[in-house]
Amino acid sequence: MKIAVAQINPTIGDLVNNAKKILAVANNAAKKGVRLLLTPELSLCGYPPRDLLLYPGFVESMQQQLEAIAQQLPKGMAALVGTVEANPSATSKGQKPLFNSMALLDEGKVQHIFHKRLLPSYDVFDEDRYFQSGYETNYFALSHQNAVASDLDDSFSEESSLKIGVTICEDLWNDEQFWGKRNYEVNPIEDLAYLGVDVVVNLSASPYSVGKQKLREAILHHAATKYKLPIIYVNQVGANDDLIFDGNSVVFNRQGEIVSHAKGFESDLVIVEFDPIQQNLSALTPINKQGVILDENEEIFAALVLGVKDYAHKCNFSQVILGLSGGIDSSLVAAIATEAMGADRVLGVLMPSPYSSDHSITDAVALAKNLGIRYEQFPIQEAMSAYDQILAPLFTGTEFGIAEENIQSRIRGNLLMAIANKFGYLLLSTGNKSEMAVGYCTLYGDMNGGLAVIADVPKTRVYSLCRWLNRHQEIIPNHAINKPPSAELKPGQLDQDSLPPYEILDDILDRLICQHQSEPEIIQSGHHSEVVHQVIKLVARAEFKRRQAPPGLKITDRAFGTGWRMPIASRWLVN
Ligand SMILES: Nc1ncnc2c1ncn2[C@@H]1O[C@H](COP(=O)(O)OP(=O)(O)OC[C@H]2O[C@@H]([n+]3cccc(C(=O)O)c3)[C@H](O)[C@@H]2O)[C@@H](O)[C@H]1O
Ligand SMILES: Nc1ncnc2c1ncn2[C@@H]1O[C@H](COP(=O)(O)OP(=O)(O)OP(=O)(O)O)[C@@H](O)[C@H]1O
Ligand SMILES: NC(=O)CC[C@H](N)C(=O)O
Repeated sequence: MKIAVAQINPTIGDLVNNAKKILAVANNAAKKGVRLLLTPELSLCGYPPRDLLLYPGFVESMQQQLEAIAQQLPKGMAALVGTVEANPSATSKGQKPLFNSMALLDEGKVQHIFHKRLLPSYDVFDEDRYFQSGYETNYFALSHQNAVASDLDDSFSEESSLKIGVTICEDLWNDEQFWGKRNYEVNPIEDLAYLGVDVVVNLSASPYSVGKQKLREAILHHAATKYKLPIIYVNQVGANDDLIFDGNSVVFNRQGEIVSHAKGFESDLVIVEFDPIQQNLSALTPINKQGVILDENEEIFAALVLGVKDYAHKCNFSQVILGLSGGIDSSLVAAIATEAMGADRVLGVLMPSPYSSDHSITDAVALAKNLGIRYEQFPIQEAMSAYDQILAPLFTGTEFGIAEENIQSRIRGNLLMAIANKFGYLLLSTGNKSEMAVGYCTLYGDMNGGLAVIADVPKTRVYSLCRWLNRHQEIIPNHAINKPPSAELKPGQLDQDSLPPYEILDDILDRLICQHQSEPEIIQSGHHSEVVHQVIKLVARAEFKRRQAPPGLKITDRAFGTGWRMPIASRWLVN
């Protein structure tokens, strides 16, 4: 029996077109004789649909689209399609209104609805807000003719049918042996193994972070070998706002070996076959090497490219704009944007001030030429003088300081938004994670933008990405990489005058933000106490800026985005 993994890229809430995507893949798979099509978690509405789920009309439309898919599936093909189902007990028992579900479609109808059992509500996930946990072990028997779900005792005895256990994403993430603790009361895979299914499918929407695929494959390998069960893991691909879904769907046989691997960061269709004699899965398509990305920089770059591409596409932008300072942050963002949009759809704007170095222009021009993107130059001195004159009645007699310095950044941010607004471009902001953490950025200045492309990329990683980009030829001008970083807001200014060296800063930030270490713990790891105290203070104080920042693409386990919920007016991290 042939089973297809439909690694699709849905747009959140675009039910009609998502349904069309599912049917298009189904028709493709039908040509290869596929009996069962597997789609990712919530494939009909895309993951995460967030508060769209609060609209009853949204849930009703999903029901209609689901039935339409069931009717239009190619003859002889069954499918598992991710959807939601209303919880009939919701009002009476104070339960959550919906189930996160998988619909089994066969013979023109919705045959059965399975409910996700383990609901993640940590980091970026918020499933307890909408969903009730499913109570039942999810499985069905699929014969060459039809699918029979639930109460399967009779069909399970039929030799010719394949017994398939259904799990939805988090359902797989609770093995006591693997984690060294129990994350939830139940273990859906264990329940399925106990029932004697032939194959387990895991239909996921698992967002990307560095190293996540290795973790997923370790979990899958553990489950396959522990229960001697083949597992088909289907992941969503595509970016939705801050979250990037990398695909990388993968199929394990019962020996825990990978038999098939879908592409990373692209839609894909993979077909496997279950052999009833061997009781095992094998691949019809060879293992796709594109799915096996080894280099972390290559992986992060691909993720960010997909993040920009899908954000622009799904928000209907065909062109992007950014300020080019000749520094590495804007250079890296320009390189990502060029790969995502195509060189002719990226506009770089150079806006030198009297404090700008000559190399800020020469490096920015060299970058634009290397990338083949269009660039414009608008010196900002006149605008600065105009600001000075207007503000003179209030500012005269005061000392020149940060407010005056920041005017340059605010003029640039305004000009960029004016151009973006005039031509319908998307403004990309260029702040990195280290700067966003300590507030080394100007609100309503360089923080302006629609998408913060590298907001989750620490500065040390910005360097390694630039060096990786230059591995074959110079794309980011080497001078930009080698010069000391500077905001160039006053003569001779260097980042390192205000901040510790980035290697030190990034280590402290990682301990504080990702590992939740306390001030004494960070000091104990070898950092200077004054530096640690200063950094923590800066991080706490900059919360107001981050709350107003554009959405940033997530690539680490803990990003300043939907998974970071810090109070602004607070006293705990520092007094
Ligand atoms: N809790 C709070 N809630 C709401 N608003 C709050 C606030 N705390 C301060 N504010 C307001 O925000 C202002 C301070 O923020 P803001 O105006 O952004 O400016 P500020 O943080 O004072 O200065 C920006 C810093 O970033 C550096 N910079 C700027 C641009 C680019 C780069 C770079 O290298 O990329 C670095 C620059 O050299 C300077 O050190 C306060 O004066 C106050 O008006
Ligand atoms: N002279 C300039 N011309 C155009 N844009 C600028 C200029 N200076 C700053 N910007 C914009 O503001 C952002 C923040 O710039 P700044 O140079 O202050 O900090 P940075 O973090 O060192 O960034 P970069 O490495 O890109 O220089 C830049 O990435 C760029 O988009
Ligand atoms: N959608 C989900 O259930 C995702 C949760 C899961 N632990 C993951 O990140 O892969």
